[in-house]
Amino acid sequence: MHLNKNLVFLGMMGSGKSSIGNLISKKLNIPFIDIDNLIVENAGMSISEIFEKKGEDYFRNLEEKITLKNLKKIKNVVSLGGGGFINAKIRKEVISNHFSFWLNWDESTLIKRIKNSKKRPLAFKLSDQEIRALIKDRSKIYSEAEFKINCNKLTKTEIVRKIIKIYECN
Ligand SMILES: Nc1ncnc2c1ncn2[C@@H]1O[C@H](COP(=O)(O)OP(=O)(O)OP(=O)(O)O)[C@@H](O)[C@H]1O
Ligand SMILES: O=C(O)C1=C[C@@H](O)[C@@H](O)[C@H](O)C1
Ligand SMILES: [Mg+2]
Repeated sequence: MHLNKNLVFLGMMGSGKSSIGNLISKKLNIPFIDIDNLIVENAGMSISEIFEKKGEDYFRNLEEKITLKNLKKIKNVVSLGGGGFINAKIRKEVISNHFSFWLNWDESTLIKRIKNSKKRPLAFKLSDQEIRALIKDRSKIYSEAEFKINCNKLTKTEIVRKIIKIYECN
């Protein structure tokens, strides 16, 4: 039964949480919440500016507060920030009360996407090798999600189809 659970998307920067979350929300006609966007709205500055001016700890505290608050809503599509599920409180809430989908990709695809973007302050200062290590460490935690979606070589439409099928069977 779907009851009132949220559909929560998690995974590395560039894994498609925002774009796939948005498409799923339209397809299922369920409201969409992008935590990164709410953080930007709340802080009145971009994520890069928050990291630069206030520091990562400030960002993580705000991320925890905004994420836990929004997970209280019912039946929404929620795209976490890339580090959201690494937070133990957020992870416990997501695993206990919601459907969770890890968008999993080969590291080479993720590195290409992360490198091409200026809006990901965490990745600015990391070498390819450090990003690889981050992906490896985080993947152990992301794997606690209820559903792992292997996205390699799939189009967005195919990924959306896969997710809807899982949702409809659960
Ligand atoms: N299946 C796909 N095939 C090709 N490109 C994709 C696919 N899914 C996502 N992308 C592209 O990858 C990029 C990153 O996607 P998106 O911004 O949705 O990721 P994200 O997980 O929300 O990242 P962040 O954590 O930084 O917010 C976008 O340019 C998006 O169009
Ligand atoms: O992976 C991360 O730690 C991050 C991912 C983005 O979604 C943003 O939440 C921010 O850039 C940090
Ligand atoms: Mg995003």
